[in-house]
Amino acid sequence: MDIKTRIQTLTDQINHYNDRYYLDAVSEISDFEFDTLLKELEELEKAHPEFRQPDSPTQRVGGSITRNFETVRHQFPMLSLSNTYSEEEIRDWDARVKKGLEGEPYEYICELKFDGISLSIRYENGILTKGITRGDGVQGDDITANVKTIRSLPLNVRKFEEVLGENFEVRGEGFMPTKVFEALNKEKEIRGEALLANPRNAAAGTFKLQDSSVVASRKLDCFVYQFISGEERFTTHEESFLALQSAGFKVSNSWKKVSNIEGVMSFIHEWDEKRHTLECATDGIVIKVNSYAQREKLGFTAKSPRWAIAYKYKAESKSTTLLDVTFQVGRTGTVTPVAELRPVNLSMTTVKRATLHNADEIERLGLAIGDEVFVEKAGEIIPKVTGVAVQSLARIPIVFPTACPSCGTSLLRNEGEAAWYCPNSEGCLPQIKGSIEHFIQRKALDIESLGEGKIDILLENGLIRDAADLYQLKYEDLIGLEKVHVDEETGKSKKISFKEKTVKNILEGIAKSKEEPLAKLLFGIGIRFVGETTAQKLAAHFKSMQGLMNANYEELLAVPDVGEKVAQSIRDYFQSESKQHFIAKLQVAGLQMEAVHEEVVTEGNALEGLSLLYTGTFENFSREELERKIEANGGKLVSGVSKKLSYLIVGEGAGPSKLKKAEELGIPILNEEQFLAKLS
Ligand SMILES: NC(=O)c1ccc[n+]([C@@H]2O[C@H](COP(=O)([O-])OP(=O)(O)OC[C@H]3O[C@@H](n4cnc5c(N)ncnc54)[C@H](O)[C@@H]3O)[C@@H](O)[C@H]2O)c1
Ligand SMILES: [Zn+2]
Repeated sequence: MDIKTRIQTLTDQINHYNDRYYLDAVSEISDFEFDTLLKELEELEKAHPEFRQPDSPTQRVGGSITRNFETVRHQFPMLSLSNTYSEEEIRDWDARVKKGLEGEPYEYICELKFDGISLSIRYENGILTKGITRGDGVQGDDITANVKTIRSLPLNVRKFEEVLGENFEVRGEGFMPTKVFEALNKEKEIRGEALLANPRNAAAGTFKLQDSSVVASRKLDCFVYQFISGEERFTTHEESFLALQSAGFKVSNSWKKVSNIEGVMSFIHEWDEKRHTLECATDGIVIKVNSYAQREKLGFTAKSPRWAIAYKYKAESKSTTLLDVTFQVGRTGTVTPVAELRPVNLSMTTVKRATLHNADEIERLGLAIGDEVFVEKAGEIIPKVTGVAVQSLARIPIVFPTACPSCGTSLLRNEGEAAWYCPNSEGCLPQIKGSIEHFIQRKALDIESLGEGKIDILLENGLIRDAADLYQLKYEDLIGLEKVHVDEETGKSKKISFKEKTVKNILEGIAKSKEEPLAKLLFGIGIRFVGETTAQKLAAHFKSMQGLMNANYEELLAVPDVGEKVAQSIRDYFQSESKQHFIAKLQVAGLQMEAVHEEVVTEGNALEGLSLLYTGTFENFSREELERKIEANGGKLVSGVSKKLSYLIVGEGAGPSKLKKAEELGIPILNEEQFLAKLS
């Protein structure tokens, strides 16, 4: 590949990962892999500035504003930090600081690098008035209501006016405490929902929720690491920290002043292990020049200050013995291999199991039982096997089962998919259990009173075979049932018994769930590939269970978001006799088979027959509003640029690859104004 193409490819790739990370709070690759790509791009651009793309991620802060909130301009730009994983490069940076300061003596403040999202918090007349995300560095989302749920942030600091002044801004890292994160994931596991990858992504997602009462329940917190004001209040970072601390701001007391690079190095080593005992996830340390006057001298690059740098710790990796591989059956029948490991201490926790994902992954890693393998914590939380350290002399090949480990049915694999699955969805216990847990989760029929192992009791006592049976349960069936539940991770046991109050709650929860709207029911019945959003679109489009059941393949494809794979899966589901029977039972039980109110109100037919795609952000609409607008006017949203696309709607910060492809195919482009004109 020539250099110009490589630069283009890297630019597109990194912009894509940035979008996923900042807009959807998802990390598709590890931070280390991401930082390696970014570094490669930086170096290529340095050697060949003429090939630098206009949307290069090396030139701007990675995030963006969402338009789900009011946009606020920052008083002072919010930048990123340059980073490195190498101590050598920290020394190089120190040499640059020294040179930049032309022989003046200098000091550093070392701090931990907390892993959450950056917040700008404004005080006016000593009162907390605004909380804003970093956004694109120039403007961010106004999430004041959510920021105010942070208990450790003082709402009123008028008393400290003499020290801090009336109007100022503090910056800090908003985070989800590790304990809260773990509890949240435990809850998700019980409900059979997808787990959150790490506390950072969980915090990023939570800060952007619209309902601040939910945000409050997540107990977010914030470490403050910067004071900014239009006036000159302090001459060093240290002074500002002491003032912030005495005014009641939560400054982590892990910070330390050091007088040279050796002090920095010992700070790095000191915290390598110790940081895992903290309440907040960390991914490195930040080193900052202490004197404000010297900071000014050193200045900034396009996206970060020259007077600070982050040293990032590589994920800790250890070797241990692969004792065995067991196979678990999930809700949809997928069989997942799990590595059973000799217990090993990683980032302050004991790891004994790690998912191996699928048969291909085992092959890719070249594993066999008895081998010494490397284990690492992805995002510092979820353990993963990354390779073989030493092959055992007596290694036993891992044999992927050909029959379901739970029910014995022969396993199948769909073409083009990595996973093997058990097709016996009606008779295979983990699948039955998984699909009932899926059905009762909050995003589906929301029967909270059935959580925490209660489904097990109902199954073991032969009271239910599927979720529809829940609606036949009576008081007499339940009262007096009990079971000792052992937590697999901790080994702790807990007795669950169905006393009068429990039974009442369960029956009430089940009765109430009958009122849940069609969209949640469609999600809850567990059609493969139909997630929450697709279920909503299906409900809005077909308006009834019957309508959806009658829809043929082409009609399904006409629904926004529904591609060939999803359409086929819906057809398969409703063609199964047992599923038809299941739906009939739900109908008899009185669940919502019709959409109560139309989710998309038709506004006109100006876009009838057109397929549209948008890219970028818009003045007048959030992403959701734009999608609704398109549907309400008869248009169809598609997911990629192809010859069939009628128009590409282009907003600010549009993706260059989509634009380029549209140009190549001669697809007409609409800007926001032209799109609005089309509607009227
Ligand atoms: N895995 C992925 O797909 C993916 C995608 C995009 C970005 N990322 C990761 O995010 C990084 C870029 O994010 P970024 O621009 O926010 O940079 P960053 O998170 O590496 O560093 C800057 C941020 O550090 C935070 N911070 C924490 N403690 C601090 C302290 N004591 N003092 C000052 N700041 C502190 C601040 O919020 C600041 O904005 C990348 O280097 C990469 O590691 C990963
Ligand atoms: Zn099975």
